[in-house]
Amino acid sequence: MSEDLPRDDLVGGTNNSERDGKRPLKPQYMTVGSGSTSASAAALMASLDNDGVYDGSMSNGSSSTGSSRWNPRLTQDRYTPSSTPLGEQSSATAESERRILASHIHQLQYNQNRVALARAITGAVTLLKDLQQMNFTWPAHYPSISESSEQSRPTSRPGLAHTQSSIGETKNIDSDRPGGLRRAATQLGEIAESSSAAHKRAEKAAPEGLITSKASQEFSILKLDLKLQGLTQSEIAHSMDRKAIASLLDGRINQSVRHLLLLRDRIEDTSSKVLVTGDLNAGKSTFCNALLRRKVLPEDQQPCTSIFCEVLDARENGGIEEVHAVHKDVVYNRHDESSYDVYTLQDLEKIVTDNDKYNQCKVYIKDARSIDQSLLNNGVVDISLIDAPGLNSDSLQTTAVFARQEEIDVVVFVVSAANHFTLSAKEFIWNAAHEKAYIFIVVNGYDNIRDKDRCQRMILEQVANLSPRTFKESSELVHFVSSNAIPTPGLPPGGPNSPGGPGGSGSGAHSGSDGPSGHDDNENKGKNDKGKGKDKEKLQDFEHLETSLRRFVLEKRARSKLAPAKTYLTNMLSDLHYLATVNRDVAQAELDRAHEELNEIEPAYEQSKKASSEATDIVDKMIESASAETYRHTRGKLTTTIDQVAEQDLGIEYVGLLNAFQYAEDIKLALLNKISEALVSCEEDARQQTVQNVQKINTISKNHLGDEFEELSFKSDVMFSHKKDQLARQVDIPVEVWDFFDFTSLWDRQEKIAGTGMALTVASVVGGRLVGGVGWVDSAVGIARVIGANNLKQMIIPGLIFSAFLSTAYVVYSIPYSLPRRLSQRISSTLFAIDYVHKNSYRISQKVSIVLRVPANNLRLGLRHSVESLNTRRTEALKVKDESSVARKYFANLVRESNESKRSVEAVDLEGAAPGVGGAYESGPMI
Ligand SMILES: Nc1nc2c(ncn2[C@@H]2O[C@H](COP(=O)(O)OP(=O)(O)OP(=O)(O)O)[C@@H](O)[C@H]2O)c(=O)[nH]1
Repeated sequence: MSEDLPRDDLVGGTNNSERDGKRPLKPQYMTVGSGSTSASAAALMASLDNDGVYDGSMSNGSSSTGSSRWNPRLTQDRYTPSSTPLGEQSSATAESERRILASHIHQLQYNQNRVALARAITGAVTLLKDLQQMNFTWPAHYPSISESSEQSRPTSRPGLAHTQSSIGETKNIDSDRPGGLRRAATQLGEIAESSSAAHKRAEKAAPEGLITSKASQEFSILKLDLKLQGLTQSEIAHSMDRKAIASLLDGRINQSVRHLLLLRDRIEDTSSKVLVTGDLNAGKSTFCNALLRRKVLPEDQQPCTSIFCEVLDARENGGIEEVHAVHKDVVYNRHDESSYDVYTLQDLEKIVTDNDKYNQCKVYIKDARSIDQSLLNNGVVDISLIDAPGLNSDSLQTTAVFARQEEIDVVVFVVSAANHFTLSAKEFIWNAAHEKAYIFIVVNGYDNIRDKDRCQRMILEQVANLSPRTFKESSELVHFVSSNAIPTPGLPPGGPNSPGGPGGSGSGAHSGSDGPSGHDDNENKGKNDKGKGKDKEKLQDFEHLETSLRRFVLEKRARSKLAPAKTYLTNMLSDLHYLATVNRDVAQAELDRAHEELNEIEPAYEQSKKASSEATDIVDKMIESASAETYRHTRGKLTTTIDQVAEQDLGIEYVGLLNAFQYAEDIKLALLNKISEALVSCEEDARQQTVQNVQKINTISKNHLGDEFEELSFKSDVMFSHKKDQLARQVDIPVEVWDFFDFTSLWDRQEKIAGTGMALTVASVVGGRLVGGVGWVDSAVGIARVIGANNLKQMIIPGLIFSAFLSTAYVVYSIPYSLPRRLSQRISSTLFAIDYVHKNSYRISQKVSIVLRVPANNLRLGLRHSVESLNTRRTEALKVKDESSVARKYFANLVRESNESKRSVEAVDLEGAAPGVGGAYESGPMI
């Protein structure tokens, strides 16, 4: 089909094929009648009407007046005849059909692209929201920009266009926009380094995630505004923690989602808005009126337009001409009268020039010109014309003009031929050019210029600097006109709907009731032929402008409306793809690191656990055995000492019976001292043993803990402390008389010598013999037999007295031998009664155990700490492993999905012309 139809201007009213004498191939359907619209064309139009494509846009005014909404059926393929028999139709009818058909195809193509982009936007929003979720659980790494990019950032016009359109954002992004290719891996703050040094550092930093060697690539949409005075981006990125950057990214994602949704709304809005802007008094209102061929908007030499006036086709308002002045801070809804006040067209001047109640108004007017000529009533799409306040009227209004950029499809910039581009004009075009590669420039007031060639040259030079693409197509996009030379009939005094009102003037220069100039038409009346010729020239220039503008608006609508979405999506998906690639790699690196770390930690952890329990066991056993050994040793030594203490040389001299008691006391103390000494000696042994064991534990600790080991100070001398007379106080046994008589030992001796237990009996019989010693008893028995019984009876009493004397003498004599034994026995039984040996053995062994537990506990704590720290590292590594594994999968998917999505967006061809629709600027990309 596209090959069948010539690529000429089919909408703008100029049939190049005819002009060239070639006959275009006709579609294969019959056309009947010779009216302005053929029946088949009408049928086609009707079907299109049903589809809602040309909703409210047809010339017969019978179409629906509702807002144009997208109908899914539009994208369905349907039969379109490839050629049409010529029949007997007039060339005018054929031309009309061809135009309509071309429009139809154009519209279909437009709708296909629009649906593809809307779907891509929905997909991109889902991707962004998923990324937001992931960014929440796994803070995304953000590659910071390279130094070279900062350095090379252009101070002039950026190379990469973007479509972030709110004013604040526009400015930020503009100033941050990268200039071109950057040297990879050269980070901020490293400008003085050699590139290899910089590269090494960047590579080293890469695993940390914030800076990667791929940082040469730039973000355009998801760029974070990391700016702090005196700090480079890289420094800021390093100084901020990953979570802070992730939260900045989260904010940026939110902005992007919002912008994408706005773009979707915009592409789904089938109408097109044309913003007419320019400097104060440049003739914007006059130009709009000239386009409408009606003096609708107020013109004045004084600055007059203070609010936005949107001129729409009255069919969108039920065919009624009126003004809806929209209340400030209210969203306009035609069906909600509380959102606006209704005025007549005559009131417009008052509303526009002086008001603080409204900031925009909707002007519904009828345009009765044919669809070939009218811009509003063009037969293809609903167009509205927005007359904006002068850019330099005040800063607030300029901001407002910027803010409206998002809903604008085409910008017509009116510049005064006399004043050229002012600063505010340049600033506006500069910024608008990011989103709209082409700007339609109207150089107005050309009639005022004497040296027209010079004016053209100068203006075009400025355009070349401001918008090179527009300059390239300047024959189509830059027009030198005199808007006031176009006849614009004034409003009828009786109101907009009264007879003699709008319409009917056509395109003739002098057909309007007001003459060629809307203001002082009388001045022009009666001018000579030369003057008339000039007016005709002006009109032709203006008609040429109109043709170009129609073409620009209608044919390039696809670009102007869809290109921002396509550009934004492409940039956003590129950013997403880049971010996903970086994060996939970072996640992979983290995963590898976690694996490596786990491979290292796991055996160390197990080893540490084993070593810890082994060392603890060894030390516990050591303490147990040291304690037991101490107990055994102490008990043995004390028992022996107590048992044998009487046998020792106590060093106390016996000085006689008179001092026997003192002697006994001294002996007692000496005995106790000996026992105490033995105890102290046991303690000393225990101390020595403890010192050795502490050293052993410290050696084990050092071996296990290495540098972590902190030796505790150990003061062995404070282990045991006693009061000297402690035992004497404990064993308080008073010396008794019986302590001096050691009957037990006497008895023992007798038994030893005579082998009988009758020692005392013998002593009583032969008392005298006792003096001589125990051996004498036997002799005495023998003597008794010799002497006879009677003699013995007489000797008994004196004998007994003598024996007693001898016994006493013997006892007194044996005190130094018997007293220590007797006292030691008593001490021993007292000590036994108080469980002295066990208690002290236990005390000393416990002390050993307690003292040894201090370094043992130190070792245990150190081991536990080292096991725990390994375990913490292990748990952390496991967590990182799990999280980065999930992140890697997610980002790998995102890499794929963003790439696929980007490719499908790139495949949306906004450049190619629809079949049969020619255009002047097909060659270059839109943005
Ligand atoms: N000589 C000449 N005068 C013009 C032309 N176009 C507009 N004017 C005059 O310039 C003055 C300003 O025109 P407007 O259309 O009100 O200008 P504007 O840009 O809409 O003004 P504001 O909305 O207030 O910024 C009026 O007196 C117009 O008659 C032109 O092409 N040639």
